[in-house]
Amino acid sequence: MQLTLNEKRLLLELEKTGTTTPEEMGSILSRPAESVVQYGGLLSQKGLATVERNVTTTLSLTEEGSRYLIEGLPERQLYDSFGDSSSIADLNAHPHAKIGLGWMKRLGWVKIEAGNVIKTGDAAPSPIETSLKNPDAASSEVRKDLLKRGLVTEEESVRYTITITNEGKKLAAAGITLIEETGTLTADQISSGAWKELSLRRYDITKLPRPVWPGKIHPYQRMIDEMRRILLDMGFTELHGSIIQGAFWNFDALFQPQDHPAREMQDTFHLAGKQDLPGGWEKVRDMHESGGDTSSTGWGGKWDPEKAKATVLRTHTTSLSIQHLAGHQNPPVKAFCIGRVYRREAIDPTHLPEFEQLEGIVMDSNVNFRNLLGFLKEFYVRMGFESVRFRPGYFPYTEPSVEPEVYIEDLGWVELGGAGIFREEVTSPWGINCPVLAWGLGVSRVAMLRMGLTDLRELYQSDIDWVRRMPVVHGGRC
Ligand SMILES: N[C@@H](Cc1ccccc1)C(=O)O
Repeated sequence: MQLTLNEKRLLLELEKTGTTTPEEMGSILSRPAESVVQYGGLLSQKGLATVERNVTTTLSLTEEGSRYLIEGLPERQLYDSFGDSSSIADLNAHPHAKIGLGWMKRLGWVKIEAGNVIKTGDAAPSPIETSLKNPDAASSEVRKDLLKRGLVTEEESVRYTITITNEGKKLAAAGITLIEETGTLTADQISSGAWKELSLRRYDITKLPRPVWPGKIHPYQRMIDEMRRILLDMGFTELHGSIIQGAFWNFDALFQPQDHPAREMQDTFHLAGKQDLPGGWEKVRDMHESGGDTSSTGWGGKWDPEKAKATVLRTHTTSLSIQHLAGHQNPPVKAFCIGRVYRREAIDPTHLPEFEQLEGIVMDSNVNFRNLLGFLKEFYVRMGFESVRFRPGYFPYTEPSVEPEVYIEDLGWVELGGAGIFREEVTSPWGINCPVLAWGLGVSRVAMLRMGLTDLRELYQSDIDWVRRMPVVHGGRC
């Protein structure tokens, strides 16, 4: 049987004492107690010792608990502050009136009659009071009260005992020679050949080491970075913008009528501030009212500039796309934005009031619908979704409009966002004459699918074990 030097030393000591604790043995062997547990574990695998693990919980007083140990619990302080009886109104002046009165009643120290607190004459120390002196002796019920009142904290401690087995005794009695072992070779020992003379410590290479959890980027952030990388590789530039947007950019400039349901209170987070309209807003007004210089008839009716000055938390990143276009009327434009958007959704496993969108636009003189589908398909394939298809869709600002879907094993076709070609009503107020391909994709949806999550909330309030175990894989599936 092969034993390491440390196992041998532990076994020889155990032969003398029979049973030991890692702490005791640690000081004899000049090793940390933790290492002794490990050596004990190795001996037990070979049947030479047993390691027993005992978990005990100990209670210790919190700062508040220690204070009350000296000053008395609130109910005791309150009790001592008055004679045989007191009006509730007078007692209320005491700093501990609130908790104190409740407990005095519960313990039967006082009764309340006609607005007066009257002592019953029996105010023997309560179990909680006595337990403050020695919390570990408290019954499980009192323990619960102590914890609930924040008077104690619970601490788990693990204690090990290591005991030699008969087999171990036999081996020790047969004699064990202690030879210094080398665990790590130096460069000198290797080049001089001295290693040949050394007694090398054996390693069991089939044993997995204890896992280490180094700091790493959150899986969701990593996926967002991957999307950003893909779009930069495809020649797009990135846009950034405020999460607070004027209704003008979020809705009006996108030809969403002012009475559109999406603008109602229940769908959008409306803010108190107002935002001035940008230069050129009159063209947007004309477009809504009559279709401006185009063949469109617009929505008709009166367009209210005050409504457009309202501010909202952006409901989609399309508000940034149109703003960018308004300042860049000449082709080519190829831009994207990954950002958080806000909607008044009831929270459930697939809906949150804030989530991320990936927005993209391509403006050029000869781009067309087939190019749009090609861009989207290419993006999803690079994200690891092989099967992509498109369903007709509707958005007030695009024509034609589609909803891209990807195929997921066990789920079928899953819709992942919207896309289309901006309508003339959207582009012409800014003097844009070429087609603009546009899309807005749900990023958190993609993340859920890729990471196999069933609840969106897991992306934002991650379970630490899940975060630790998520592998770091570049360019492929997480
Ligand atoms: N803004 C749309 C997506 C979209 C963007 C651009 C063009 C068409 C659709 C949404 O939030 O769902």
